[in-house]
Amino acid sequence: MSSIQAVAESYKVFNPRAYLQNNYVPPRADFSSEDSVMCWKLRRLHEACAKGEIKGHTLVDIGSGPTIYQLLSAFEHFQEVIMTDYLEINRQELKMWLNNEPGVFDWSPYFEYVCKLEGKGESWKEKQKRLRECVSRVIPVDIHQSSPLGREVASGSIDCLVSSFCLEACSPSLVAFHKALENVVGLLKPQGHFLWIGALEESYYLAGEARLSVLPVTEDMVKKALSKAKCVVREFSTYSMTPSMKVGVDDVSGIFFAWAQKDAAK
Ligand SMILES: C[S@@+](CC[C@H](N)C(=O)[O-])C[C@H]1O[C@@H](n2cnc3c(N)ncnc32)[C@H](O)[C@@H]1O
Ligand SMILES: O=S(=O)(c1ccc2c(c1)CN[C@@H](CF)C2)N1CCSCC1
Repeated sequence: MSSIQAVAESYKVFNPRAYLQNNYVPPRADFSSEDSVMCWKLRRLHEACAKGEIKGHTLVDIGSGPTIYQLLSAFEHFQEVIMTDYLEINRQELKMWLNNEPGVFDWSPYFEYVCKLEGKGESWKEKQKRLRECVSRVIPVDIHQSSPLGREVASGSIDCLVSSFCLEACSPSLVAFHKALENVVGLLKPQGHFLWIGALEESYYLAGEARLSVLPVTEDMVKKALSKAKCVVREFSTYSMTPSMKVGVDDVSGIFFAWAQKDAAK
């Protein structure tokens, strides 16, 4: 079995509900303080999108998992959003949320916070309705394939990518991480935008019965990977976890936010 096959094997017991509970339910997902990591992530995404440069027709979220928070600012600037994940169980979770089925995860605190940041006085329910209308497809993705979305989405056709906690969480080596980034960036048009959130120096995380290995990456490793993938870094910032945030579901040390732009075609 190859190391990439071993990663795929480890994801077979990934539990979306346990993953959501570990990372996205208050109080660990804290909105009571502007200094919390969740507010920091959503503010970074809001501020990058508020500059007005990140816009176009199609936005693709790479490795969505069972979450939608990563799209709450960017989706407003695109006509079509495509969500993706490697696991059918995560794609099903997303489709249930998009269809507003009973028992789906409550993302309202996230919508409320982003509406507050946007300051338009819009109700969070209106924004939620628009996101549900904007997502056209939820499709399979494998970042270790040269065409990560297969025939569904052609290389070089996408205006903007979003990805959060995916590449480092399913790359068994730095070589695989670099190749996965090149595969993903290959989906972008020249000068297309990449909004990337990831874990710093994390080696594992839990999702129910699953214990997933993570490639521990540093800020410098991420920046070098972006440069190797011919992306220009527009913004790069990091957030350091406090000891109280380490509760055993992972060993993450910090979070990075990168806004990068693919080189113009040579
Ligand atoms: C830590 S979760 C990130 C979920 C979500 N984006 C977030 O911000 O919480 C990592 C995701 O990567 C997905 N994944 C695993 N192997 C993958 C692969 N080969 N290609 C793309 N995604 C993969 C998993 O199914 C999982 O949803
Ligand atoms: O937003 S987070 O920084 C976050 C959110 C998601 C994840 C991690 C961290 C780290 N492990 C990742 C596994 F890939 C998933 N956060 C961590 C502190 S409590 C609220 C959630």
